[in-house]
This record gives sequence, C-alpha cells and structure tokens, in this order.
Amino acid sequence: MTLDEIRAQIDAIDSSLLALLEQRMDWVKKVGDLKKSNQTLIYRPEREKAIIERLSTLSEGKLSPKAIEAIFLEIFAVSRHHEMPERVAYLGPEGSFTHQAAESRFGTLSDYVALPEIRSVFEAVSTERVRFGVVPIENNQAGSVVETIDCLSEFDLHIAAEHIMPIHFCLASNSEKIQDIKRIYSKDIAFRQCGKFLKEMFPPDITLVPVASTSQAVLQAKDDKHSAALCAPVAAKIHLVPILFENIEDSELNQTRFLILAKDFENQLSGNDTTSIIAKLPDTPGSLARFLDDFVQAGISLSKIESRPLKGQSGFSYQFIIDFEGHKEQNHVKALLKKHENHVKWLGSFVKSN
Ligand SMILES: O=C(O)C(=O)Cc1ccccc1
Repeated sequence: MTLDEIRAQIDAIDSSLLALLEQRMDWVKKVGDLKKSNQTLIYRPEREKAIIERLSTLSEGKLSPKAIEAIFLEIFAVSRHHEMPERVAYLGPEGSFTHQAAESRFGTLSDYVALPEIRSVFEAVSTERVRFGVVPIENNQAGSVVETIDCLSEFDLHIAAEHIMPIHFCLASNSEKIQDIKRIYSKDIAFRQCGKFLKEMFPPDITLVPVASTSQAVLQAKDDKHSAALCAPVAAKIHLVPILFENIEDSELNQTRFLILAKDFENQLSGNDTTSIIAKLPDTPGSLARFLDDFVQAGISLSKIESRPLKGQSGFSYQFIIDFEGHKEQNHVKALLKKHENHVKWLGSFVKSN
C-alpha cells in the first residue's frame, strides 16, 4: 500500500468516528432531556467509570486501559459541556498538577478558574461561583495535604469523585549553572517527594521556599537567576522557564490523589465505592476503639484513618478523617452512619479510582 492509500484509510476511519460521535451526542442529549425533567445530575462519575471498565475489557489490547480512559473522559466531558457548560475551579496557576487532574476529568472545553490557594477553591464551590472544584488530598510517598483536610472539615462540601495521577517533577530555572541556584520554590509536599535529588545536587544550606503550588513556584523563580522551581514539566513550558532536570521524584511510583468537590452532590451506588467521613469523637477513653469496633462488626474495611488537631480548642483534641469501603446507601453503612450521626460528617460516597 502507498502512503496516500494508508492516509485515505485513516481519513475514512476518522469520518466514521465523527459520525459515531455525533450519533452518541444525540443519545446523550436524550438522557440530558430525561434528567432535566428528573432534576438528576448530569455528571455521573460512577457511570463514567463503569463505561470505561466495560470498554477496557472489550479492547483488543492496542489501546491501554489508561489510553481508553483518557479518550473517553474527554468524550464524556465534551458531551456534558454540550448539555450544560461546567465551571471548574482548581488550585492554580495554570500548569499545576491539579490543573492537569482537572483537565483529565473535565476535558479541555470546560470553563476553568485558576485560584491561588486550596481554600479559595473550597470558597468558590461553597459560594457557587463554580460547580466543581479540584484539589490535591494526598500523595502516596509524602502523605496528606493538610490544608485540604482542614477545609473538608470546615466547609460543607461533598466529594463527587477522586482522581489518581502519576506525578513527575522537573527542576526549572533561568540559571545557567546549578551552582548559582540559591533558592528553590515549590509546594511543601513537593519538597518531600524529591528529597533524594535535593540532597544529592544541592548543599544542605540551600533555601527551600514553600509556596501555594508548584506552578506558583515557577512564577516566583522565573525572573531570578539564583532561583529554581520544583514543578511539572508542563508548568515550566507554559511559563517559559528552561528545564534543567526531569523525573527527579524519589520514587517512580509517585502518585497523587485529587478530589472533585461539589455542593450537595450524591453519587449512585456503583458497587466499588469509597465513603469518606470526618469523625469528631468524644474526648473519653476508648471512644476511638469503640467507634472502630463498629466497623469491624459491620465487616467494613478502612482504607485510611488520619488524625488532625481540632482547631480553635484549648488542649489537644482531634478529629479523624476516615475512608472506608462502601456506599452511604448500603444498609450496613447507613446503619453505622445513623448510629454515629452526632459526631460524624459524611463527605461523600464515590467510585474508587483504581
Ligand atoms: O502544586 C501543585 O502543582 C499541585 O497541584 C499540588 C501538588 C503538589 C505536588 C504534587 C502533586 C500535587
């Protein structure tokens, strides 16, 4: 076959794909019309996950499950945008890891609002300036993002979905020689993910400056020849700062979990769900042990429990952020939440990301 003949085959496939996508839009519109009359939500993360899983089992293997997910998340986002344009806030500026997580979930067409702090994302969703907010919650090597946990406790928002993403850092700087770098800007949890690189390449007295995000770090470092930023390669490219080193994270298994926040959001049961709660237990001996024993009795597995100080109190009092398997609408979960309704805040039941 000649190159032109091969290209003609590809063109024919593209035309069929376009015709199929347009047909799909017609059917999505019918669902949208039904949902509007039912007052049901258009964003259904658990249904999207089920579709991606079904397609991954059908694939002949030429497309990896990750590739299928990326293509279909974009298709879903375009369809939703067509039905009802979404405004999405994220921890910015442009080029942050959270920005990438937001775009993977909501596609390139959504109306994005980059905000300078995690707290401002919570505020924007709370005041309904935006429909959804995206924030980081934890890294598998460096642990929790405490601002997010504190805001989950403080604000009345729900978790609509989670998104897990591999994280690769670069060092970007306008400095010509690494010896000239005196300061490195980044987000606090980013320093903890690149400790080995920093120790190997820089003297112990190098100044590490924590800022609100890794893309903010690029902006701070941009015009100073003695500064560098630990950031995503895309942030360095967008803000035109040369990349000196890539893939400098301590572990190649580095991943971060992000949350999609919304006001008054409830997912339907998917059968593979996580529920997140915050428990403020009485300050009496054994209260945590008795609380956890109820999970054991109900056969519920915890995937996370972490304590955070209760702010604005004297002495040392704690709240616990807890993730466990199951959905609020399952009877055993419902009973447990009912029993502890006075000291538990339900944050959301959402489909597990992987
Ligand atoms: O600062 C960012 O770019 C973020 O989105 C938060 C973050 C920082 C480090 C790893 C993953 C997410």
